[in-house]
Amino acid sequence: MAGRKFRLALIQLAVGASKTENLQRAATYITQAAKNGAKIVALPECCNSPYGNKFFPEFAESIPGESTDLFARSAKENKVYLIAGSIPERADEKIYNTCTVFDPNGVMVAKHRKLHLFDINIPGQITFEESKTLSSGNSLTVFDMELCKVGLGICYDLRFPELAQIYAKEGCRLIVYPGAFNMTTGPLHWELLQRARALDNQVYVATVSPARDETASYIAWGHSMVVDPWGKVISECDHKEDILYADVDLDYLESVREQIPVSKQKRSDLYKVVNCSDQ
Ligand SMILES: NC(=O)CC(=O)C(=O)O
Repeated sequence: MAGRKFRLALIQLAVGASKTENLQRAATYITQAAKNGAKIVALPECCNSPYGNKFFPEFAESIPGESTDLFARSAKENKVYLIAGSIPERADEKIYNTCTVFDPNGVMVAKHRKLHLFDINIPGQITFEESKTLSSGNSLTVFDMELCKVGLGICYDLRFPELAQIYAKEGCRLIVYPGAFNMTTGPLHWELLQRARALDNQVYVATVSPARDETASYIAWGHSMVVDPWGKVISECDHKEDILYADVDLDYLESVREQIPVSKQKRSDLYKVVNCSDQ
């Protein structure tokens, strides 16, 4: 692909009860995405394990471990950047919801632990407390591909606009959120939040969900998508297993920023979003 463009592939994986099978399916799809020209491939939140408090301790593993070894091999064999969704990670006698990233040499270049735990209570619809089994991460995560800096969040992290603002301020042109919204919040919030993050920050935003499994204890919304810096959905799938492609065009992003130069017009004399680690 010519110029400042590259192809992104999102794998909306059908995740089941067998870790081995989940990993093998992921590897097959990564190869397919690379054959179709993807330079960066992303997997969903909980790509090796069903999503749920009863599964996290059972499927948790250390990093490096079985899953990340396969991700590293897959990235290297297919010469892609791989945003490896997330897996339950066991470390320091805790469990984290962790996304690892591998470069085309199979080297791990980033590790993001979900910052905001999904603890919600919508009476009669959904109650979920990730904090029953998971601990939260404590740092923001950015990595550099040749053409573009990329910021990472996991699922509920999408609801916190400051994170995306800081990533944009640090030069990210693409923010990727492996995520698994549900049948209560998904229909209204999933697309709306992504479009808001993309438009506010004039960046590309991609979200990658597992495919919907109606028999699961937590039913994912699906609808993985890519939104451009104008706030437009440029690629979307429904709820079934699928690979989704989108071309990220950095010249287009710059043209949007020139037309509506909000980042230069911010009133930082009146308000400011700061990354606490910089203070
Ligand atoms: N599962 C999540 O982390 C988030 C979610 O489903 C929501 O915010 O809604």
